Amino acid sequence: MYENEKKVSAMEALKHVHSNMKLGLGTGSTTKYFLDGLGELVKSGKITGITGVPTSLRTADLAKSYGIKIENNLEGIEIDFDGADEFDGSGNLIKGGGGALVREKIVAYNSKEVYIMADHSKFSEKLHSFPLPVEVLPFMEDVTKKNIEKTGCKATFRDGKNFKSDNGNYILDCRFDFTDVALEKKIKMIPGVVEVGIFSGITTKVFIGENEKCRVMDFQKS
Ligand SMILES: O=C[C@H](O)[C@H](O)[C@H](O)COP(=O)(O)O
Repeated sequence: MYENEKKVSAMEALKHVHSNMKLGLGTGSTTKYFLDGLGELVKSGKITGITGVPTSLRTADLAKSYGIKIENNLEGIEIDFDGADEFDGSGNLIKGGGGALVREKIVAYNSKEVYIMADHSKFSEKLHSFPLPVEVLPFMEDVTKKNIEKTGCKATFRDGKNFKSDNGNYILDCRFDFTDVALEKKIKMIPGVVEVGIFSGITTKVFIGENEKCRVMDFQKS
């Protein structure tokens, strides 16, 4: 869906990359357009000296296939480039549709700038349409699920517990009527919860594909 808009947003974001930068590399289909574009620039020698910190095993593999140097070291990341499942007008995000939320949040938190690329359909006035992904430890996970549901949602194990993240954990998709960003801290307090897919106060730009054009929203990292 909206593949061209994903590509348009990724190509606009890519304009901010120049030689010798250290980048956070997100996960997902929109980020793949970014990585494909970056890969072409690296392969052709138009951009050199890029180091990437990947947010998933599949992103690491893709980046390596393009000859991009990979490093698991968070120091000095200038810009993290990633996608989102939903975003609002304040730059708050829901992430984790691909199950990479833990590593994505670590990399985003430790990057100077966080640039999000998305097609226009991901925008909501209030976060509500995408079920909130929550990563939980595979230990007494049914109890963790019940405790999360007490915060006001219906939770489902992704793919009936057949899906495991790169960290070997389960993902619960939690359907709230409205995903208040205050839920991030509330859910994170529940024992067994590894990470919550609410990214708040972390985004510095959102590149939004709108037909053939890209609109950019700017925010301050808090
Ligand atoms: O875990 C996956 C990530 O949070 C993705 O960035 C998010 O799901 C958006 O992916 P896509 O660009 O494929 O819609």
